[in-house]
Amino acid sequence: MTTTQIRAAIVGSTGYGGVELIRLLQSHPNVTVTSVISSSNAGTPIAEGYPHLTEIRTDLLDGIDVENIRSKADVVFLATPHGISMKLAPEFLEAGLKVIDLSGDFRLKSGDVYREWYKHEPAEQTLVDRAIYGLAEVYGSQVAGADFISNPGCFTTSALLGLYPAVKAGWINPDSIIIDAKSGVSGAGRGLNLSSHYSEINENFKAYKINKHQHTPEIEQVLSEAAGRPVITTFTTHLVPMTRGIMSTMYATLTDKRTSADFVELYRQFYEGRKFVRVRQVGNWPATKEVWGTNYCDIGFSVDERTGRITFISVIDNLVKGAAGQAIQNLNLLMNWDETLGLQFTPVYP
Ligand SMILES: NC(=O)C1=CN([C@@H]2O[C@H](COP(=O)(O)OP(=O)(O)OC[C@H]3O[C@@H](n4cnc5c(N)ncnc54)[C@H](OP(=O)(O)O)[C@@H]3O)[C@@H](O)[C@H]2O)C=CC1
Ligand SMILES: CC(=O)N[C@@H](CCC(=O)OP(=O)(O)O)C(=O)O
Repeated sequence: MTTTQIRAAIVGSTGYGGVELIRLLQSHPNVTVTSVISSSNAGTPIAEGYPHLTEIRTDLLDGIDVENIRSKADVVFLATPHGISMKLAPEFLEAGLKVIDLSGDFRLKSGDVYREWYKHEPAEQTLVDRAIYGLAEVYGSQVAGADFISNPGCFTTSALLGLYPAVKAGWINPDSIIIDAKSGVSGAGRGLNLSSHYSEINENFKAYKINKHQHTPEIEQVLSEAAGRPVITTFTTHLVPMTRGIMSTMYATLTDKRTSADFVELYRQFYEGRKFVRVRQVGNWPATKEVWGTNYCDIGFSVDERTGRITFISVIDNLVKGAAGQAIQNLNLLMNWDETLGLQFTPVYP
């Protein structure tokens, strides 16, 4: 393990993912944020849009000037929308910076699949091939030494950490999987839209993008790798009137007679030594508040002997394990540092 100090720049620092990167990196022992970047508010203090950062970041927002950023930073986080990251990543890579992208632009290995689900032209295939998919507890060994990481989607992280070991072990029928996921409103970013408008979401609970969510093919891509054959799933997302958190409730048919305790044992072995996945005892169900503000993913199980099915519950904080936290975990892995550096928080409770 090295203890090199590195300098980080954050593009999209005025969005929720970017501002969460700022919060988390502030207590990272090996990283200094040297540039916070905005495409629309360069030259103004970030605290103008986020008064809670007054006295924490007194510098002005930089514009997107690759030469300037190269002189200030070694790694750049792209907390930018789909379609934008694919334009920025090549320039930063060309300039010799390491790039960690939080968007969906480089997650899907097939350009045709990206076009179908994102309704957008895909990034250049050579770049997509170069990006390492950073689902840290599954593909972490590929991240070490890489220079370009594609951070997984938030729903995807919660669903895959909950399902991957069971599919890999052949303990559930991958064709039977149903994923029912719920997210807090910050998952939609800081921009305003009707569905996240207070009076539309307060005291309301609604499903959206049914059978059309862009994380569906990302989940299927990884489950297919785990199963060793193509897998398709049913995935439904819901918006919940809370700020942070994702809960994925997932159902599948068992391939053999097994107990909840067997699954606890399988998962504890699979995630051994990985501090951010906490496998619960039988009968102990995780809730979103129990991971709030942290990089944890908590997973619980219940086998139903009556139906021959299992229910999985997996919870994360969408802005931490689902975005900024996992991006920093990937930086730690990339640098061969302890993966928990700068990420050791106790959940805020209650
Ligand atoms: N919110 C979440 O829970 C998660 C988000 N993500 C992904 O992370 C990325 C950021 O999401 P989030 O922070 O929520 O989104 P926000 O909408 O809150 O922020 C996005 C930021 O991107 C910047 N931006 C917009 N257009 C451009 C452009 N043309 N060039 C450069 N920067 C631009 C904007 O800042 P400015 O105008 O100042 O440049 C804006 O603040 C997205 O790809 C999102 O899908 C992934 C997982 C979870
Ligand atoms: C609540 C909400 O709207 N969530 C967003 C998640 C967006 C996101 O983070 O998407 P990427 O990870 O693919 O970038 C959605 O469902 O589209």
